[in-house]
Amino acid sequence: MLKVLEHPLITHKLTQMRRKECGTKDFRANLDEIAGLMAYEISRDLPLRTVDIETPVSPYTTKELAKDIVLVPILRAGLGMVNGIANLIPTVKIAHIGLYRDEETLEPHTYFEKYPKNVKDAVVMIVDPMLATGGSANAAIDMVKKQGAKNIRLVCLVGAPEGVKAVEEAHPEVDIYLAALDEKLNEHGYIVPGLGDAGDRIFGTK
Ligand SMILES: O=P(O)(O)OC[C@H]1O[C@H](OP(=O)(O)OP(=O)(O)O)[C@H](O)[C@@H]1O
Ligand SMILES: O=c1cc[nH]c(=O)[nH]1
Ligand SMILES: [Mg+2]
Repeated sequence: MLKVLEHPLITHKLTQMRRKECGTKDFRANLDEIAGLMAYEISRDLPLRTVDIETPVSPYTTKELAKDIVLVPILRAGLGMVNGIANLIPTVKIAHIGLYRDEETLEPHTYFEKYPKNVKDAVVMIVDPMLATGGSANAAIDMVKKQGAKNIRLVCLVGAPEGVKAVEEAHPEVDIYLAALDEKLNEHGYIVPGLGDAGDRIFGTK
């Protein structure tokens, strides 16, 4: 399933990020805020369990989140989406997957992996602002599957049709959430219109 989360606030904030004159501080702030707005939709179908509690007034049978949620940012740029989502989902645990895309071949290379204990039974949310060729997302999905993850969703800010297709073909059961589906990739594998290199814009490395 592909879901593009359309909302006027998401559209407005993404437009600010796309502007080439948007500086590092505003870029980070807008990404953080959009991730928070996306958290509501990406958590809509999380499983609940019944619990008996006591309010100050009476006993009450109610519900709370039933499963651990593991957020998996793909380093570096995925880090920019962590706080916005984690602030809203109280039970979240955070894994890290370090990948960089070779600028010539566009192939992803792994340089770091660290997981909490319960990946197998958790709802796993892989986050990365950019879904371009889909190579990095597919590599990250393969990595969490090796940890036993079964319930996986991919949450990106901007996607290219090529990347969506690649993930749908390799991992048809993974739900994909985007804030925008852009037009295409250019000859360098960058999303058009996109927003440039997300990692460099978040961390000021160019
Ligand atoms: O869909 P793909 O073609 O794999 O491209 C997308 C990947 O490229 C970017 O990371 P990059 O390699 O620039 O690393 P960085 O986050 O450290 O900048 C981006 O954050 C994704 O991880
Ligand atoms: O447009 C793109 C493609 C890959 N990675 C980015 O950061 N931006
Ligand atoms: Mg980058």
